[in-house]
Amino acid sequence: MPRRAGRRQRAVSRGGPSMTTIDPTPASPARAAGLLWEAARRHPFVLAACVIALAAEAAAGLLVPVGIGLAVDVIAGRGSVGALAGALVVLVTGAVVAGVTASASASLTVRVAEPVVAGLRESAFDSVLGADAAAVERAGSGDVVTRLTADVERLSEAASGTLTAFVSAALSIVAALFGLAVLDWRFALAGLLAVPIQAGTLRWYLRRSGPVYRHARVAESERTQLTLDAVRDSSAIRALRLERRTEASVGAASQSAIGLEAKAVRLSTRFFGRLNAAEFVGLGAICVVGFVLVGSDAVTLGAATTAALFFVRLFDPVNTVLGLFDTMQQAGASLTRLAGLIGMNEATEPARAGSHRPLHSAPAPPPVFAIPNREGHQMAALGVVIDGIAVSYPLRGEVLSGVDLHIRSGERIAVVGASGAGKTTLARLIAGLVKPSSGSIVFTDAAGLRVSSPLVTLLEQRTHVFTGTLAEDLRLVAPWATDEELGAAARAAGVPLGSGAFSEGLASHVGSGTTLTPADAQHIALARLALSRSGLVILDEASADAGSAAARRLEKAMDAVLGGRTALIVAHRLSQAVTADRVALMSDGRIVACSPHERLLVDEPDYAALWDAWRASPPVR
Ligand SMILES: Nc1ncnc2c1ncn2[C@@H]1O[C@H](COP(=O)(O)OP(=O)(O)OP(=O)(O)O)[C@@H](O)[C@H]1O
Repeated sequence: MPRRAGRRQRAVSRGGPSMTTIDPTPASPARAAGLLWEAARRHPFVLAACVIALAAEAAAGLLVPVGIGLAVDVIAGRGSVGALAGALVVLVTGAVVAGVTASASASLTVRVAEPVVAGLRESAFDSVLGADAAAVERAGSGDVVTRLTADVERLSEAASGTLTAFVSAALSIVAALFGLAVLDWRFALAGLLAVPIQAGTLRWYLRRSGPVYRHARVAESERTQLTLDAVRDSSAIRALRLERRTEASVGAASQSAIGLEAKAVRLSTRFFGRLNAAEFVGLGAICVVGFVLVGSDAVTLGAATTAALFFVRLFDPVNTVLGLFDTMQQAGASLTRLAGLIGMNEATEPARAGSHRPLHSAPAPPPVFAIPNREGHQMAALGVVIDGIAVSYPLRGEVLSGVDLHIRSGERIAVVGASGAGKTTLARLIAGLVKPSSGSIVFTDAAGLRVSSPLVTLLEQRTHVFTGTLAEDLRLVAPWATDEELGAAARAAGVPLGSGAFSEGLASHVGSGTTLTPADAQHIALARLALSRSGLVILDEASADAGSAAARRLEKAMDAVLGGRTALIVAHRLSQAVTADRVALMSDGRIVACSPHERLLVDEPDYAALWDAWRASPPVR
């Protein structure tokens, strides 16, 4: 029976408006196979040991039919007990060696397959983390989650089971064909009668199954996306009484996924049924040839028995190889989807090359939180040299143009300007989240030397708090930190340990399901900043959510944790501009002036007007 097998200049200059091309469509089969091979060949020794064990298993497997054939001849010819014992020794030796090598090859395959699949999942995950957030949203978080979970699982199952079964089957086919031909060429010819039926069946199946599996994966992704959306927006759904409609759309997506899965099962059942038919045709032909050859004394009864058993051994792996196409189709669909995710950032590379003026290397965006270690705990304030930067958004066009800004190491710059002037874009550009269409950014150390891997931290208005205890959240940035060090950082950042949402101190639960205020979340983000050795901090309205007293607490905490680091502060609250070393005034995507507050008040009427308006506004300061 057929078996179902189981930075930057090296500074930075980043590529430009090509971000629109990010689209994690599945990669081509060739690209996906290349990725798989690249990952697998990192384990050459285990891979070679695995192939050797499989070859030994195939060769040993032949001894069993040979032993049975010998036994048949001994019995038919009324031979001696000693001859029968010899035949049984051959049989038992074959069975034992085949069993031992099969178990060795299975465990070696897992040792190759699991790290390979884990490596692919990590590359895909890195790619998602490194991608522009808007691009991930466009791709659909449900789709991304399905690729990182269900597709990886499918791949993992197929890689551990399929690899062993496939190579084992291929080697067994070679061994059994060789054995048949050695017995008598007519046996080999009779066995080949099954081949046209198998080839036709495979062609029929491959044409139909690929699209069905691909559509099934897409339907699964849609169901995941709708479910995630429904959970995330549950309060809005309840408030608008959309429960029925939401249930109906999740149900419809689920039905569509179930229908496609059922179609896939029907297809594979028919596939295996046709393979069984081919098996009966081939085995029947071997029996007829055996009958004729034994009758004409061309071969012994034992040899005909061995030939029939060789054929079963031949047919079984052939069915396995063909049957594996079923698993391989599914795994292949999953692999191309995962490879598409891995390639989602690479998709921007061709557009980056040559499309702008002197863009140097293309660095990965810096981590939002710098993770220090004990040795590197000393943070070094960074300088930034921005020259002739322009930034465009898809469908919007250029929003920054000709921006020059030189920030000295340890300097504090406040960025001010009317709404839409480009302040956030500038902040996100320096943080590596937005790519320039031209110009360059160079990061330097205190001595003015280029820094290739700058540690930059961006704190935005919407601060993410990871679910868990406060200590766990802070240790994401500083895994080395003792409870005392975490406590000191939290207190410096104004986290009210022992009261309110933090009544349990570092053991307080934070993140989803808790009642943290936006200001609480911002204090936690500042504590993470205190623990990081980031040399450049970008604050984009980090205190804008807070009321007046809370805003003052945040500003005090911010001063405490910034220390001697370089800081760029997008300041809607002009009190932040007064304490900055210099104020960059932006208008229509350009920096029109950059001087200390007092000087700007005198030189720039627009800034003086902003300042007067802010001072005259009601005191939510
Ligand atoms: N993702 C985007 N896609 C298209 N246009 C965008 C995007 N983000 C910002 N813009 C546009 O770019 C321009 C600059 O926006 P930006 O947010 O940088 O300005 P800002 O000075 O920070 O404004 P605000 O003070 O209102 O936050 C605006 O016209 C804005 O509409």
